Amino acid sequence: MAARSNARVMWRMLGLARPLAGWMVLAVACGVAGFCCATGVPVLAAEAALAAVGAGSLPWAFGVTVAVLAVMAVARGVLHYVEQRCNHYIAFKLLAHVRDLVFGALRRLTPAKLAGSDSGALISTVTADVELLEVFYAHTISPICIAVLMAAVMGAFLGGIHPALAAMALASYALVGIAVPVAVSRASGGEGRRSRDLAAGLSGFVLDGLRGLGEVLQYGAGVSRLEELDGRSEELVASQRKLRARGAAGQAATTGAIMVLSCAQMLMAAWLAGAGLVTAEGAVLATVTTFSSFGPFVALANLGSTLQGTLAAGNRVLDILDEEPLVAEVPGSEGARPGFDGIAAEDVSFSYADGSSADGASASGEKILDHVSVSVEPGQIVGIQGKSGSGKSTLCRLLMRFWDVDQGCVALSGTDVREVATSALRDAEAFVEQDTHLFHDSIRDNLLIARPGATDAELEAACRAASVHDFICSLPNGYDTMVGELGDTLSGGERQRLGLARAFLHDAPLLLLDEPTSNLDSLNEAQILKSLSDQRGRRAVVLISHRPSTMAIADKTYSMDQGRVS
Ligand SMILES: Nc1ncnc2c1ncn2[C@@H]1O[C@H](COP(=O)(O)OP(=O)(O)OP(=O)(O)O)[C@@H](O)[C@H]1O
Repeated sequence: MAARSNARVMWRMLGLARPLAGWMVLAVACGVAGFCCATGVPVLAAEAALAAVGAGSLPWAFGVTVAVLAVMAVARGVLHYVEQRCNHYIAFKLLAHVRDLVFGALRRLTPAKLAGSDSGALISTVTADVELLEVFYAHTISPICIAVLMAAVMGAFLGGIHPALAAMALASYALVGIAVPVAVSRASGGEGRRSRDLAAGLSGFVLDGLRGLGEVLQYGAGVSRLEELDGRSEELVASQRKLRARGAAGQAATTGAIMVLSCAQMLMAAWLAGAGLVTAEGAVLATVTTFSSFGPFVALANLGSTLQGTLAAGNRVLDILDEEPLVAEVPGSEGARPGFDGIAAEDVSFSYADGSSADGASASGEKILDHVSVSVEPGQIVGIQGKSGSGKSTLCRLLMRFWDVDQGCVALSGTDVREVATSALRDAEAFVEQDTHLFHDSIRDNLLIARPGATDAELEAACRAASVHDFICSLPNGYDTMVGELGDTLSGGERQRLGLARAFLHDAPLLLLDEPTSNLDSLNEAQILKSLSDQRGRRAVVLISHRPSTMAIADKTYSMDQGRVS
């Protein structure tokens, strides 16, 4: 995580809220007016009581004072409501904006980012951390502004009675609104972070267990995993209990401090009145004002326990927004598909450097490809074979420009892919990786993602070529069957064929197929190889496979061994 001071994080977060500054001013204005009413009611009531016993005077008739009191009491409620509405409007607008920014950043950073990061932590940043920012936008900014303005209003009012009363009140506000929350925040900061890490670890452990349920059952690891689950949840509960105890101690300290400080103000007012420096009426009003004016500073004090967590969440979100992509997107107009005149890797060397692997294993910069040269002519079927781990899939990822080469160049139709508009590159190539991801959507929509405007006839032709049309027709709702309903019932081969149909539908001039037949029986394999052969001359294909029967259709074959090609 990048090191940013808390002030810097707050400043950056505030910067995001600039377009909603008008709403923020309205929220703060309503908050200040609301607290003025809240303090004004007891002060005016005290004034009226003093006037009634002849110890003070009222600017209006008694009846008018009662009416003003009623209006202020109602206004307090209305103003508080408007303030909260504004704050939540700002917060939810901004959350949508921040989510948009985060997804935009992820789009720029992928696929290298997703291959190289802990996806559990990433999901928690995209969801929980962004949610936490609601606290910042709805319950942090305006309370701070309101507290500062209320301190000025109260200071001016009490200063009008006697400067010493104003000084005492301002010092009390600073103690309640700044010193107490900072102390609570310091005390709970480490535990807050620990608690969040424990919660993230626990959900990761549960998810991992669910995904690997088959293995857990098969190897009888259920009891030990349950024991670990118990241990982790007990640790989390203990940490949360500690946090709550600290929060409660903070609240008790705040309430206690308010009582002591208000009493001190009362004693000072009494002393000033005794010394003839203020009137008895002034002393009473100053005391009532002080007792009833701590609301905005209590709101500030309540931030103490959440502020560290909110700022840490903001920091993680900013980390994603600030991260430089490993592969910079090349802008360019979408739509027109450029001609395809072959693709070539020329003397390419590559390593997954910069700690881009999930476990940081490749941070050592181990060379995966070492001066590799391959070329694919239009319409040609090129086979790539080699031992597991020799770099075949990596080569395809470089042809797709998921990563940039360290040395040499990948050229599409003679142009370095680093200069080809990313959208044009994606249009020119279709890549079927070893695992096909199917979205929780209908089979039709899962396929149309490759070409949204495709007709039913084109869809069917692609599925026939991938030898999956008959299977789809046998499903209860044919092409409209939901993949989610099928759950895990789709076999590896069926998923693989759907992935191929998607790529055929994309109709790119270059197809990169990573082990496209590994899960297929010989009948389906033969059908797909026939489809690929039929397209020979119309579409170039890079075919990675360990199967001699699949490699037999290649026009030329490269062999990879330890990052070198022959
Ligand atoms: N995202 C990544 N970060 C770091 N290292 C990686 C990454 N992806 C692959 N590797 C490493 O690069 C090497 C080559 O992997 P690659 O998947 O290209 O091999 P392959 O020849 O396609 O293997 P297989 O036939 O088993 O699919 C392996 O040692 C692998 O661990």
